[in-house]
Amino acid sequence: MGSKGQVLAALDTVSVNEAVDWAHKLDGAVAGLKLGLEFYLANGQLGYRRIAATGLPIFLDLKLHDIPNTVAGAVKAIAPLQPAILTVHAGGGLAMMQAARESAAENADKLNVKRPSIVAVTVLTSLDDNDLKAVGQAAPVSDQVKRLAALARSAGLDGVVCSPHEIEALRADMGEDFLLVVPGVRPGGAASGDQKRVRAPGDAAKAGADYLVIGRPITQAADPRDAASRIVLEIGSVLGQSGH
Ligand SMILES: O=c1ccn([C@@H]2O[C@H](COP(=O)(O)O)[C@@H](O)[C@H]2O)c(=O)[nH]1
Repeated sequence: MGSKGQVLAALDTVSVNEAVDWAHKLDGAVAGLKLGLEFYLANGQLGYRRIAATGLPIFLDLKLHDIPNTVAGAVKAIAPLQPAILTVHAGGGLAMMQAARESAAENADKLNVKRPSIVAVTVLTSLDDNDLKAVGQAAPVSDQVKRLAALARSAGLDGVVCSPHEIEALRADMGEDFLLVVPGVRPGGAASGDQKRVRAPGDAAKAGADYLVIGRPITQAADPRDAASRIVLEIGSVLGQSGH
Protein backbone atom coordinates (compact mmCIF):
# COMPACT_ATOMS: atom_id res chain seq x y z
CA MET A 1 0.00 0.00 0.00
CA GLY A 2 1.43 3.44 -0.76
CA SER A 3 1.44 4.69 -4.34
CA LYS A 4 -1.61 6.12 -6.10
CA GLY A 5 -4.23 4.20 -8.07
CA GLN A 6 -4.09 0.93 -6.13
CA VAL A 7 -6.95 -1.54 -6.34
CA LEU A 8 -8.70 -2.90 -3.24
CA ALA A 9 -11.07 -5.75 -4.07
CA ALA A 10 -14.34 -5.69 -2.11
CA LEU A 11 -15.18 -9.21 -0.92
CA ASP A 12 -18.90 -8.70 -0.38
CA THR A 13 -20.22 -12.08 0.72
CA VAL A 14 -21.43 -13.78 3.92
CA SER A 15 -19.40 -16.88 3.08
CA VAL A 16 -15.92 -17.22 4.59
CA ASN A 17 -15.06 -19.95 2.10
CA GLU A 18 -16.05 -17.80 -0.85
CA ALA A 19 -14.06 -14.84 0.52
CA VAL A 20 -10.99 -17.02 1.14
CA ASP A 21 -11.29 -18.40 -2.39
CA TRP A 22 -11.47 -14.87 -3.87
CA ALA A 23 -8.57 -13.74 -1.67
CA HIS A 24 -6.35 -16.55 -2.92
CA LYS A 25 -7.33 -15.92 -6.53
CA LEU A 26 -6.59 -12.21 -6.18
CA ASP A 27 -3.33 -12.50 -4.23
CA GLY A 28 -0.65 -10.70 -6.23
CA ALA A 29 -3.19 -9.10 -8.56
CA VAL A 30 -4.57 -6.43 -6.19
CA ALA A 31 -3.03 -4.28 -3.44
CA GLY A 32 -5.51 -5.25 -0.73
CA LEU A 33 -8.94 -6.55 0.19
CA LYS A 34 -12.05 -4.83 1.51
CA LEU A 35 -14.23 -6.49 4.12
CA GLY A 36 -17.51 -4.75 4.91
CA LEU A 37 -20.64 -5.04 6.96
CA GLU A 38 -22.01 -8.04 5.10
CA PHE A 39 -18.95 -10.17 5.77
CA TYR A 40 -18.20 -8.85 9.27
CA LEU A 41 -21.74 -9.21 10.62
CA ALA A 42 -21.88 -12.79 9.37
CA ASN A 43 -18.40 -13.87 10.44
CA GLY A 44 -17.03 -11.44 13.02
CA GLN A 45 -13.39 -11.30 14.11
CA LEU A 46 -12.75 -15.00 13.42
CA GLY A 47 -13.88 -14.58 9.83
CA TYR A 48 -11.80 -11.42 9.51
CA ARG A 49 -8.72 -13.29 10.72
CA ARG A 50 -9.23 -16.02 8.10
CA ILE A 51 -8.98 -13.38 5.35
CA ALA A 52 -6.16 -11.44 7.04
CA ALA A 53 -4.18 -14.70 7.17
CA THR A 54 -3.71 -14.40 3.41
CA GLY A 55 -1.29 -11.58 4.23
CA LEU A 56 -2.98 -8.97 2.07
CA PRO A 57 -3.70 -5.57 3.71
CA ILE A 58 -7.34 -5.24 4.81
CA PHE A 59 -9.62 -2.24 4.39
CA LEU A 60 -12.27 -2.77 7.09
CA ASP A 61 -15.25 -0.78 5.83
CA LEU A 62 -17.59 -0.82 8.82
CA LYS A 63 -18.73 2.81 8.34
CA LEU A 64 -19.02 3.42 12.08
CA HIS A 65 -21.69 6.03 12.91
CA ASP A 66 -22.81 6.55 16.53
CA ILE A 67 -22.16 8.80 19.51
CA PRO A 68 -18.44 9.49 20.13
CA ASN A 69 -18.13 7.20 23.17
CA THR A 70 -19.66 4.26 21.31
CA VAL A 71 -17.52 4.76 18.23
CA ALA A 72 -14.39 5.04 20.40
CA GLY A 73 -15.35 1.70 21.98
CA ALA A 74 -15.92 0.10 18.59
CA VAL A 75 -12.53 1.30 17.35
CA LYS A 76 -10.96 -0.14 20.52
CA ALA A 77 -12.67 -3.49 19.91
CA ILE A 78 -11.30 -3.59 16.37
CA ALA A 79 -7.73 -2.51 17.26
CA PRO A 80 -6.33 -6.07 17.71
CA LEU A 81 -7.34 -6.85 14.11
CA GLN A 82 -4.90 -4.25 12.76
CA PRO A 83 -6.77 -3.32 9.59
CA ALA A 84 -4.81 -1.04 7.26
CA ILE A 85 -7.81 1.28 6.85
CA LEU A 86 -11.03 1.69 8.85
CA THR A 87 -14.09 3.79 7.95
CA VAL A 88 -16.42 6.00 9.98
CA HIS A 89 -19.27 8.15 8.63
CA ALA A 90 -18.36 11.86 8.40
CA GLY A 91 -22.05 12.59 9.09
CA GLY A 92 -21.39 11.44 12.67
CA GLY A 93 -19.78 14.84 13.23
CA LEU A 94 -16.50 16.36 14.37
CA ALA A 95 -16.48 14.98 17.93
CA MET A 96 -17.28 11.46 16.74
CA MET A 97 -14.46 11.52 14.18
CA GLN A 98 -12.02 12.92 16.78
CA ALA A 99 -13.03 10.14 19.18
CA ALA A 100 -12.35 7.54 16.48
CA ARG A 101 -8.91 8.97 15.74
CA GLU A 102 -7.95 9.23 19.42
CA SER A 103 -9.15 5.71 20.18
CA ALA A 104 -7.25 4.31 17.20
CA ALA A 105 -4.01 5.99 18.28
CA GLU A 106 -4.39 5.16 21.97
CA ASN A 107 -5.22 1.49 21.44
CA ALA A 108 -2.56 0.94 18.81
CA ASP A 109 -0.03 2.32 21.30
CA LYS A 110 -1.32 0.03 24.05
CA LEU A 111 -1.08 -3.02 21.82
CA ASN A 112 2.16 -1.84 20.25
CA VAL A 113 0.73 -2.25 16.75
CA LYS A 114 0.40 0.12 13.78
CA ARG A 115 -2.78 2.18 13.98
CA PRO A 116 -5.21 1.94 11.07
CA SER A 117 -5.69 4.90 8.77
CA ILE A 118 -9.11 6.28 9.65
CA VAL A 119 -11.08 7.63 6.70
CA ALA A 120 -14.56 9.17 6.70
CA VAL A 121 -17.31 8.29 4.25
CA THR A 122 -18.59 11.59 2.81
CA VAL A 123 -21.63 10.98 0.57
CA LEU A 124 -22.28 7.36 -0.42
CA THR A 125 -21.59 6.69 -4.09
CA SER A 126 -25.11 5.26 -4.42
CA LEU A 127 -26.59 8.75 -3.84
CA ASP A 128 -27.10 11.68 -6.21
CA ASP A 129 -28.39 15.24 -5.78
CA ASN A 130 -32.03 14.10 -5.72
CA ASP A 131 -31.33 11.56 -2.98
CA LEU A 132 -29.69 14.27 -0.86
CA LYS A 133 -32.71 16.53 -1.34
CA ALA A 134 -34.98 13.68 -0.25
CA VAL A 135 -33.16 13.46 3.11
CA GLY A 136 -33.31 17.23 3.60
CA GLN A 137 -29.86 18.23 2.35
CA ALA A 138 -30.25 21.04 -0.15
CA ALA A 139 -26.61 21.25 -1.17
CA PRO A 140 -25.40 19.49 -4.31
CA VAL A 141 -23.43 16.31 -3.60
CA SER A 142 -20.18 18.00 -4.65
CA ASP A 143 -20.58 20.74 -1.98
CA GLN A 144 -21.56 18.26 0.72
CA VAL A 145 -18.54 16.06 -0.06
CA LYS A 146 -16.21 19.06 0.21
CA ARG A 147 -17.80 20.19 3.47
CA LEU A 148 -17.52 16.74 5.06
CA ALA A 149 -13.95 16.25 3.80
CA ALA A 150 -12.92 19.55 5.42
CA LEU A 151 -14.60 18.41 8.66
CA ALA A 152 -12.78 15.08 8.51
CA ARG A 153 -9.49 16.87 8.09
CA SER A 154 -10.28 19.15 11.07
CA ALA A 155 -10.89 16.01 13.12
CA GLY A 156 -7.40 14.81 12.21
CA LEU A 157 -8.53 11.91 10.04
CA ASP A 158 -6.27 10.47 7.36
CA GLY A 159 -8.66 10.95 4.46
CA VAL A 160 -12.12 10.29 3.09
CA VAL A 161 -14.18 7.96 0.95
CA CYS A 162 -15.58 9.88 -2.03
CA SER A 163 -16.86 9.06 -5.49
CA PRO A 164 -14.65 9.33 -8.58
CA HIS A 165 -16.51 12.55 -9.46
CA GLU A 166 -15.06 14.48 -6.52
CA ILE A 167 -11.41 13.42 -6.75
CA GLU A 168 -10.00 16.45 -8.59
CA ALA A 169 -11.76 18.98 -6.35
CA LEU A 170 -10.67 17.22 -3.15
CA ARG A 171 -7.09 16.78 -4.35
CA ALA A 172 -6.93 20.51 -5.07
CA ASP A 173 -8.39 21.41 -1.66
CA MET A 174 -6.72 18.79 0.54
CA GLY A 175 -3.30 18.27 -1.06
CA GLU A 176 -1.46 15.08 -1.91
CA ASP A 177 -1.21 13.52 1.55
CA PHE A 178 -4.94 13.28 2.28
CA LEU A 179 -6.10 9.74 1.43
CA LEU A 180 -8.84 9.47 -1.19
CA VAL A 181 -10.47 6.04 -1.10
CA VAL A 182 -12.77 5.71 -4.09
CA PRO A 183 -15.57 3.22 -4.77
CA GLY A 184 -18.06 3.66 -7.64
CA VAL A 185 -15.48 2.42 -10.15
CA ARG A 186 -16.67 0.67 -13.29
CA PRO A 187 -14.51 -0.68 -16.12
CA GLY A 188 -15.97 -0.16 -19.61
CA GLY A 189 -19.16 -2.16 -20.12
CA ALA A 190 -19.67 -3.09 -16.44
CA ALA A 191 -23.13 -2.48 -14.98
CA SER A 192 -23.42 0.41 -12.52
CA GLY A 193 -25.94 -1.49 -10.41
CA ASP A 194 -26.86 0.63 -7.39
CA GLN A 195 -23.92 3.01 -7.88
CA LYS A 196 -24.91 6.48 -9.12
CA ARG A 197 -21.59 8.38 -9.23
CA VAL A 198 -19.28 6.17 -11.29
CA ARG A 199 -16.21 6.50 -13.49
CA ALA A 200 -13.71 4.21 -15.23
CA PRO A 201 -10.67 2.92 -13.28
CA GLY A 202 -8.06 4.69 -15.42
CA ASP A 203 -9.89 8.02 -15.13
CA ALA A 204 -10.26 7.70 -11.35
CA ALA A 205 -6.58 6.84 -10.97
CA LYS A 206 -5.47 9.68 -13.24
CA ALA A 207 -7.65 12.10 -11.26
CA GLY A 208 -5.62 11.26 -8.14
CA ALA A 209 -7.38 8.46 -6.21
CA ASP A 210 -5.13 6.65 -3.75
CA TYR A 211 -7.28 3.52 -3.65
CA LEU A 212 -9.98 2.27 -5.99
CA VAL A 213 -12.45 0.00 -4.19
CA ILE A 214 -13.91 -2.43 -6.70
CA GLY A 215 -16.28 -5.26 -5.89
CA ARG A 216 -18.73 -6.81 -8.34
CA PRO A 217 -16.78 -6.07 -11.54
CA ILE A 218 -14.09 -8.34 -10.04
CA THR A 219 -15.88 -10.87 -7.83
CA GLN A 220 -18.78 -11.52 -10.21
CA ALA A 221 -16.52 -11.92 -13.26
CA ALA A 222 -16.09 -15.40 -14.72
CA ASP A 223 -12.37 -15.09 -13.87
CA PRO A 224 -11.90 -12.64 -10.95
CA ARG A 225 -8.10 -12.63 -11.18
CA ASP A 226 -8.19 -11.85 -14.89
CA ALA A 227 -10.77 -9.09 -14.32
CA ALA A 228 -8.61 -7.54 -11.59
CA SER A 229 -5.46 -7.81 -13.69
CA ARG A 230 -7.15 -6.04 -16.61
CA ILE A 231 -8.20 -3.21 -14.32
CA VAL A 232 -4.69 -2.90 -12.88
CA LEU A 233 -3.26 -2.89 -16.40
CA GLU A 234 -5.67 -0.13 -17.46
CA ILE A 235 -4.60 1.93 -14.44
CA GLY A 236 -0.93 1.23 -15.11
CA SER A 237 -1.18 2.33 -18.72
CA VAL A 238 -2.95 5.54 -17.75
CA LEU A 239 -0.46 6.32 -14.97
CA GLY A 240 2.50 5.22 -17.07
CA GLN A 241 3.59 2.45 -14.74
CA SER A 242 3.48 -1.32 -14.80
CA GLY A 243 0.74 -1.95 -12.20
CA HIS A 244 0.13 -1.59 -8.44
O1 LIG B 1 -19.74 5.41 -0.72
C1 LIG B 1 -19.41 4.21 -0.72
C2 LIG B 1 -18.72 3.62 0.33
C3 LIG B 1 -18.35 2.31 0.25
N1 LIG B 1 -18.69 1.54 -0.82
C4 LIG B 1 -18.26 0.12 -0.84
O2 LIG B 1 -17.42 -0.11 -1.98
C5 LIG B 1 -17.73 -1.36 -2.58
C6 LIG B 1 -18.13 -1.14 -4.02
O3 LIG B 1 -18.58 -2.36 -4.57
P1 LIG B 1 -19.03 -2.49 -6.09
O4 LIG B 1 -19.51 -3.90 -6.19
O5 LIG B 1 -17.81 -2.21 -6.93
O6 LIG B 1 -20.12 -1.49 -6.34
C7 LIG B 1 -18.84 -2.00 -1.74
O7 LIG B 1 -18.24 -2.93 -0.87
C8 LIG B 1 -19.42 -0.85 -0.95
O8 LIG B 1 -19.84 -1.21 0.36
C9 LIG B 1 -19.39 2.11 -1.85
O9 LIG B 1 -19.72 1.46 -2.85
N2 LIG B 1 -19.72 3.44 -1.78
